[in-house]
Amino acid sequence: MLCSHVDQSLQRFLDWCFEAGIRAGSLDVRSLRGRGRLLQATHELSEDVEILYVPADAIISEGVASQTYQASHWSLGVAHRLVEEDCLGRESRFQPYVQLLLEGEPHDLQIMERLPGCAGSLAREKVKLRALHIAELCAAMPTCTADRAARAVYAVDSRTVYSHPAQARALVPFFDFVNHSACPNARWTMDSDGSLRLVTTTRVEIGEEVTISYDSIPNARLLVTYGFVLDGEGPHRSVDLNLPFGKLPDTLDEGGPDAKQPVQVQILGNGTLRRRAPLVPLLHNLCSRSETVLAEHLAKQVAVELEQWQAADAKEDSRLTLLIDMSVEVLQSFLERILSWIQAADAKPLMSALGPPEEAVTGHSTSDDSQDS
Ligand SMILES: C[S@@+](CC[C@H](N)C(=O)[O-])C[C@H]1O[C@@H](n2cnc3c(N)ncnc32)[C@H](O)[C@@H]1O
Repeated sequence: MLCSHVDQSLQRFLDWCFEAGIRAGSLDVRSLRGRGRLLQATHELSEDVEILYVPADAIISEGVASQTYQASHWSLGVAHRLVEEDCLGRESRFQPYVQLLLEGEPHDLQIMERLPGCAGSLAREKVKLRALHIAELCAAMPTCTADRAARAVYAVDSRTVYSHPAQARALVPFFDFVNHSACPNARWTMDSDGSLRLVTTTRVEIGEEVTISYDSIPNARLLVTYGFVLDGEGPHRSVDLNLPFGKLPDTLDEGGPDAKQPVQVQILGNGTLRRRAPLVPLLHNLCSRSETVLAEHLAKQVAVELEQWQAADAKEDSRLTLLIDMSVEVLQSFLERILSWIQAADAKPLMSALGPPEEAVTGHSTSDDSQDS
C-alpha cells in the first residue's frame, strides 16, 4: 500500500491495515483540499476488478452493546462500539483505526440551521439528535467525554455502511477513505461472513480517484449528513419540499384522506416531481374541477419557499452558495411548470404534467453500496 503525505497516525493505521489482512495493492491514499482523504488508483484498472478486500475481523460492526439501544437510533449501536474500543486504549485491537476515526472534527451544522425549508429543518433535527446521542453515550460510559462522544457520533454518521444482504452496519477501515460521486467507478459488496470487497464498475486510469455512490439524495441531505454538496447533474440536484395544505377550497368534507397533514415531495433538477404519490390523496379529496385549485395552492407554496431561498445568506461558504443557487433554480423551474399548466389549462392531468419523463424516475443504481444517512 502506498501513501503520499502521510502523517504519523495515518502511517500507523496503514501498517495496521496490512497486519489485519486488508488488501489494497493498487490503491494509494491522498489528501485533497475540499475532499479530505481519498483513494487513487496506482495502476490502470479494468472494469470488474476487485481492488480492495477487508476481512470481517478488521471491521467494527454493530455489537452486542447495540441491544441497549434497540428502541433508539441505529447509529448509537455503532457509536457505542466505537467508544467502547476507544475506552480500551492500547488494549483495543482496532486502536490505530479508532484513533484515526476520532481525529475527525464534526462538521459545523450551525450555519445550516438557518437555511430555508427542509434543509434547515434537517440541520436542526440533526443538531438535536447529535446532542441526544452524545448525552446517551456519556451516560452509558462514564469515562467517555462529550468531545469523544461527539467525534464518535460524527464518524459513525458520515462513515457507516449498511449492507442489506448481510444485514450489517459497519465501520470499514481503509474502505471508508472512498469518496462519493454521482458517477462512481466502483461498487462494494459485503459477503455473508461480513467481509467487504470493492470492485471497479468502469475502467480506471492511473491516478484517477476511486469513488462509490453513497446514496441518491438531494444536496441538502448530502450537506447535513456528510458536509459536502455536488455541482453538476445527478440525483443530488433536487429539492425536498414540505407542503402545508390545510383546508383547500373545494375540498370534499367527507371521505378521502386527511388533507391537513403537510406532505413532502421531491423536485428534480428539471423542475419535475420525482415523488408524486404524497399528492394523490389530496387529489382524491378534491372536487372534480379542483386540479386547478391544487395547482394554484402548489404555486403559492413554492413561490413562498423560493423567496426564502432567494433571501438566504450563504455566509461566504461556497457549499451554501452552491446549495442556495441550485435550490433557487430547481424551485424556479418547478414554479414555471405549474404556472404554464395553469395558463394552458389543457386536458393533460396535473400530475402527469408535473411528473418526470420515465427515464428521470429511474435514478441511479446503488446496489449494496448505499451509506447510511
Ligand atoms: C466515508 S468518508 C470518505 C473519506 C474522507 N474524504 C476522509 O477524509 O476520510 C466521507 C466524508 O468524505 C468527504 N467526502 C466524500 N465524498 C466527497 C465529495 N464528493 N466531495 C467532497 N467531500 C467528500 C465528506 O467529508 C464526507 O463526510
